Amino acid sequence: MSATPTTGVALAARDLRREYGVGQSRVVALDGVDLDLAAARFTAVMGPSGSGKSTLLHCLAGLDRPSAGAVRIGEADLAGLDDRRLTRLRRDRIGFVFQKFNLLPTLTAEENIVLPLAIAGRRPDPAWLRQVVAGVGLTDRLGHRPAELSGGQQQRVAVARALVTRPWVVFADEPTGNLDSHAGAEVLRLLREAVDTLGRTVVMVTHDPVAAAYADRVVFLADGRLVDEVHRPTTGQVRDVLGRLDPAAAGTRR
Ligand SMILES: Nc1ncnc2c1ncn2[C@@H]1O[C@H](COP(=O)(O)OP(=O)(O)OP(=O)(O)O)[C@@H](O)[C@H]1O
Repeated sequence: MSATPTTGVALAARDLRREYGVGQSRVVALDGVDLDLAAARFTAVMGPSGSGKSTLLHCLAGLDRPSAGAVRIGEADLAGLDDRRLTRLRRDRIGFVFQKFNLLPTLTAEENIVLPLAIAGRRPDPAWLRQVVAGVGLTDRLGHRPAELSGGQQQRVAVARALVTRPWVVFADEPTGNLDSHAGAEVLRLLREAVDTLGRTVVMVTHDPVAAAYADRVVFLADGRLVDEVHRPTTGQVRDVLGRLDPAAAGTRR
């Protein structure tokens, strides 16, 4: 496997299509998405409900196979990988942070963090592990199980778990959706640091304009297509674009 891409394009999607069902129940979730994500940058994906955000994230991360089109992560063309190689790429090169944390309840925080390495049969590099654990502020919580941690702490465990393999890309699906604003801000700061300090590439789906403003770039989906983007976004700019795309929902957003 080649070195971590820290410059240039970390991830590229070309004419990505994903359809579900057939006949009258056919749904076009992605309708020809072209996207280049620069390495060591933080990108947020936004758009109205049902616009294809989760589908896009899953296809980019190799969790779902697109109906057509190509995804390249680093030098790997996902369509060219059989299931075994795709699983290995996900395990070794991709980090995930989910809305519901997805920690194993019987494992301690430390065991959860090193789980991707344990599954791969690799030992943690102690210095890197210390850096990641200290970075997420969990040094004194490593022996706790998820039920003994707050939601914010659990998500910080999940962020550390996503970073421990030194992944090419970290995918985050609504990582602050289950957190109060204070804990959410802490998790967003950690994702920002993963980019600025550790040189990772982060892609995050979010509904929250405040969360999106932590990113370097926000791309907007509507009806399965990329329809707009904002670089160095402010919360106000993000709200404006969302308001244009989804006027009905705009009034209900924070
Ligand atoms: N497994 C599936 N089977 C059939 N249709 C699906 C499936 N998954 C998603 N869809 C449809 O594809 C479209 C895009 O869904 P997706 O979940 O990607 O949107 P989203 O932007 O993430 O939505 P939300 O913001 O509500 O989570 C929607 O119309 C959805 O109903």
